[in-house]
Amino acid sequence: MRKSTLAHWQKAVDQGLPFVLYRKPAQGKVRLWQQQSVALHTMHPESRGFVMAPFSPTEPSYVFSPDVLTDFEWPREQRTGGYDFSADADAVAQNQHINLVSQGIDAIKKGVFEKVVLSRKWCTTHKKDPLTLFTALLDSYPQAFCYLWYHPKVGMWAGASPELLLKTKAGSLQTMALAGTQQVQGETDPQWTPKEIEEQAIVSRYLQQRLDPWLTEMELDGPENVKSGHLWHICTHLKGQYHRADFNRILEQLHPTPAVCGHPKEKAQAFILAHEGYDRKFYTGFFGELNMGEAGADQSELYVNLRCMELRGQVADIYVGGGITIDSDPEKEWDETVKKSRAMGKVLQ
Ligand SMILES: C=C(O[C@H]1C=CC=C(C(=O)O)[C@@H]1O)C(=O)O
Repeated sequence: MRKSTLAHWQKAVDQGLPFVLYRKPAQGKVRLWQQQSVALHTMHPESRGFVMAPFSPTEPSYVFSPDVLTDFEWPREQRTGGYDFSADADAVAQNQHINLVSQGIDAIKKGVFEKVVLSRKWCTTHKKDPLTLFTALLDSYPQAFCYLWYHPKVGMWAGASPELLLKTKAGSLQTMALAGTQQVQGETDPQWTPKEIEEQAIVSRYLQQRLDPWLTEMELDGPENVKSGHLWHICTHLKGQYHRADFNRILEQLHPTPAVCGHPKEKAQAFILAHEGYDRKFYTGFFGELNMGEAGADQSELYVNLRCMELRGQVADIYVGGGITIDSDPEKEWDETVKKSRAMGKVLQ
């Protein structure tokens, strides 16, 4: 069954037209979404389709129109073998990241912001074709939103995001505050440090504050431990009732959250754009279904673009980052990005 499905997907890839393949968290179904022209539609307030939005507020967000949607059953196969922690140990990249994190901590100490999320790009080569890579993501990350996205004028991206940005349906809204990272160690539960607890609490408080004017019946669930591949995170779920007319303003309030940018947002974002020294492109942007209910009715499901890579032929740019607070240790922050990059690198082997 997997063989005939893969043959179908391969035809879509070979057509060279825009497409996205994706599976929502904990589902057994993969959707193939094809656009029948190479038109590049930018997002506007009434857009309906599959959106791909960048981190930078000055870059365009693209929307695929839902020309052809096909759903496929994709039974899960357990992936064997552990994670290979042998690559991505570049001393130059390590020094650069440690310097960047140290600058971030200095800015926090000076009171410029409370938290900033700093990242880097690991450029590696591989021999996998995009579909084999996508199926490795599906099998390795059953609880994540796994995708393979392509537009001939923009490029190809793949990833497995653990983080919901915004889910709306019939007047109800859900989001999550996700932060803090530890590697899974056998069956033991993670023990969080005060730094990690505070790092996640900043995200949770921010979401509550930003959503408070727009939501009624706000409910919080958590914090709880959630697993994504071989990593643990801390997560608080938030939900409430909202007015459909406020959707775009709420999205503006949330993105980018302190889980991927910092707090206060504007100061952290300015620091990132000035100091990271590379273009995040779609990493820490968001993607997913926008206004997909009947006749464009209220039904959206958007995820933060984390644990992702840009595929440029046999080259993969893997994007990784971590939340910096006053208690951060630059060496440990480097190690965290290495753990994240190797988890992604594993699916390329
Ligand atoms: C920015 C990333 O993760 C965010 C989401 C979860 C945990 C994070 C952390 O522990 O720092 C980050 O806030 C990334 O994986 O590139």
